[in-house]
Amino acid sequence: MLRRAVSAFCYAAARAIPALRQRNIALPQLPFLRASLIPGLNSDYQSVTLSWPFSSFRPRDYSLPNPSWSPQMLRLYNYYNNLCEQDGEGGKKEIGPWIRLPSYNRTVKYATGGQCLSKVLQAKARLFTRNIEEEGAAFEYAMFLNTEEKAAVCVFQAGPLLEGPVGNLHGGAIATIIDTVTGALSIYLGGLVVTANLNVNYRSPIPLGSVVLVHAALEKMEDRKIYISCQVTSSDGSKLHTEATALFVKVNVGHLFER
Ligand SMILES: CCCCCCCCCC(=O)SCCNC(=O)CCNC(=O)[C@H](O)C(C)(C)COP(=O)(O)OP(=O)(O)OC[C@H]1O[C@@H](n2cnc3c(N)ncnc32)[C@H](O)[C@@H]1OP(=O)(O)O
Repeated sequence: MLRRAVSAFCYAAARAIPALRQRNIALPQLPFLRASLIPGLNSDYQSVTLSWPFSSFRPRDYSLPNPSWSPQMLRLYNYYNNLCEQDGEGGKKEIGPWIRLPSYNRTVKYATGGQCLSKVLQAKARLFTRNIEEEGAAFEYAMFLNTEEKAAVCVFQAGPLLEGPVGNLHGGAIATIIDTVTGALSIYLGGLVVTANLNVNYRSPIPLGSVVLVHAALEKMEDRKIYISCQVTSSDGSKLHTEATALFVKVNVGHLFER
C-alpha cells in the first residue's frame, strides 16, 4: 500500500512539475514540492507532505489574515508579504528571495489507509498548531522564508488558550512555535525531517495576546543533520524573549510509519 501510494505520488509529481513550470508557477512557492525532492531525481530523503495540487481539493490556508488579527499582526504580515513579490521588467511581478509558506491543518493521508493509521485516526488527525477552530484563540501565525539567506521569519500572535504563567504564554507553546518554524525551514532545505534535538532558553515572558517575531536561520548542514538557530523577539526586535537551537535529521518516508 505504501509503495503504491509513493509510486502514485511520484507519477503525479513527474507530470505536474512541467505543467507548473509551463504556467510559470515557481516551484519554490510550493515549499514541499521541489524538483530536488522528487523521488529518484536527486535525494534519498523526500518530502511528500502536500496533496495539493494533485487533487481538485485545495485545503484552506490558515496563515492568511482573519478578523482576529490585531493591527500589529496585520502590519507585520503585510510587511513580509510585500517582500515576497518584486517588480520586474514592464511592471511584471517576479518572485524574489522571500516566499510565504501556506499552512494547512493536517498532513497528507495518502499512505495511511488502514495500514499505517486507522481510518478513524487519519480522518481526525490535525496539525497541533492548527487544531483549534476558533480564530485568534491559540496559534495565529504566518511564516516567510528567505530562500537566499536560508532563513525564516514567523509573525506570531499568541492567543488566550496558550496561557502558562498568569497572563503569559506557556513555555510549551513557545517551544511548539519554535519547533514549527525551525521545522518548516528544515523541511524546505532538506525535505522530510524530524526534530532530533530542541534546546530552549526562556529569557523574558511573552504576554498573551502579543505579537512576536520568530526568527530562524540555518547554521550548518552535515550529511543528514540540519542545525538551525532561533530567536523569539518583540515585534520591533528590541526585546529578546527566547533563544533556541534545533537539530533536524533527514528521514525517509518509511521511518514515519515504523510501528
Ligand atoms: C509547514 C509545516 C511545518 C510543520 C513543521 C513541524 C515540525 C515538527 C517536527 C517534529 O516535531 S518531529 C517530532 C519529534 N521528533 C521525533 O519524534 C523524532 C524521534 N527520533 C527519531 O526518529 C530518531 O531518533 C532520529 C530520526 C532523529 C534519528 O534516528 P536514525 O536512526 O535515523 O539516525 P541516527 O541515530 O543514526 O542519527 C543520525 C545522526 O544524527 C545524530 N543525532 C540523532 N539524534 C540526535 C540527538 N538527539 N542529538 C544529537 N545528535 C543526534 C546522530 O548522532 C547521527 O549523527 P552522525 O551521522 O554524525 O553519526
